[in-house]
Amino acid sequence: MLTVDRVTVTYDRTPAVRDASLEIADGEVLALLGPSGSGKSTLLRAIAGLEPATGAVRWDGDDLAGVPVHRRGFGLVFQDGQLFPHRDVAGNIAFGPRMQGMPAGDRDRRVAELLELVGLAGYERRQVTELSGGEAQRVALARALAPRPRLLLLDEPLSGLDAELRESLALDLVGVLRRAKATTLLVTHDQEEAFTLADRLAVLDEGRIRQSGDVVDVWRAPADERVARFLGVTTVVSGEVADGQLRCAFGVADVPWALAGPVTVGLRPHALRVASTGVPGEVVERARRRDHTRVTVDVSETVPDASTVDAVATMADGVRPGEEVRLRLDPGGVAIVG
Ligand SMILES: Nc1ncnc2c1ncn2[C@@H]1O[C@H](COP(=O)(O)OP(=O)(O)OP(=O)(O)O)[C@@H](O)[C@H]1O
Repeated sequence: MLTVDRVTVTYDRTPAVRDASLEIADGEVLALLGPSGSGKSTLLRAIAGLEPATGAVRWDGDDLAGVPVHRRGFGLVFQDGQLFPHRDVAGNIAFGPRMQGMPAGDRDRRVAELLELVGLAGYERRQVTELSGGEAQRVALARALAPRPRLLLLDEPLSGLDAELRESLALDLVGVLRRAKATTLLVTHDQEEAFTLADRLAVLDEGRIRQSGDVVDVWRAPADERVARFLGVTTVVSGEVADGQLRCAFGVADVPWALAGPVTVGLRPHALRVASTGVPGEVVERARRRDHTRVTVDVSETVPDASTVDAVATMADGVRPGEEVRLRLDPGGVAIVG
């Protein structure tokens, strides 16, 4: 188990990470999520031993303060893979096991096993300079896993890839991490990637961990409005929960997980859907997305504490600016903030 205990990293007297504490249980994937510049990479680097820090990084209770990077037993993957260009694919993956003194025959078997795991069976003799971006990242992952690290540290491993490849590789990565039973810290600024890959989330903002917990719990109940907005909430209104039901200006939704009482309601765009019944408003803007239409709707006449809101329509709805629509509350996009 990894324990990060009140870690602070300071550059030129300015703390980039402040008092960060977190734990990752064996076999668990934790996503460290936060906006650009929030300190994610810095914290990952401090855990790896690449950055001087105060506080403690422990593995199974042992303080790693005096342990250099290559003796921590951690595997690292960065955004651009950083493969050894003068070695072929097998040479890259076999590097760690070779350093560990694994005999050649066992190394070959380990390389083949890992290539199979990342979906590149038979790629041993390929030059890394001839690989596509997605293939190179798979090789980087295989190389990091080859010495059987006790912790895998992934720093934005998919962000150099185009959107479609990212999505498919994220799904593959879920399977790879599960099969390898890899304890993993994943740094990302992409909430979808975090939700796809992680068991738990830690949200970092301005160097501080604002919230950590089970992915679904954080999604449903962000700690404050800032975390909520970072996690996709675009509309905030007041509401009341009673008997597992939320009542707000946009209607009623089942929230069996929420505590009763007055609440701040966070709505993601898909919490408000264009439908035949619901709160009326006028479409101000429309933007087509891959599988839905995003609309901005002026509801100022019906909802006093919201002027315009983001909502979604299906492509088939064919809504246009100036049109009158109705918005129905969808519990799937509702968060209770705070
Ligand atoms: N080597 C360094 N020297 C001085 N300041 C640094 C150094 N590395 C990072 N910083 C600063 O520390 C802060 C956190 O940077 P960091 O790279 O950890 O953020 P991040 O959340 O990983 O961002 P991104 O998603 O953009 O990579 C930033 O303000 C950055 O400018």
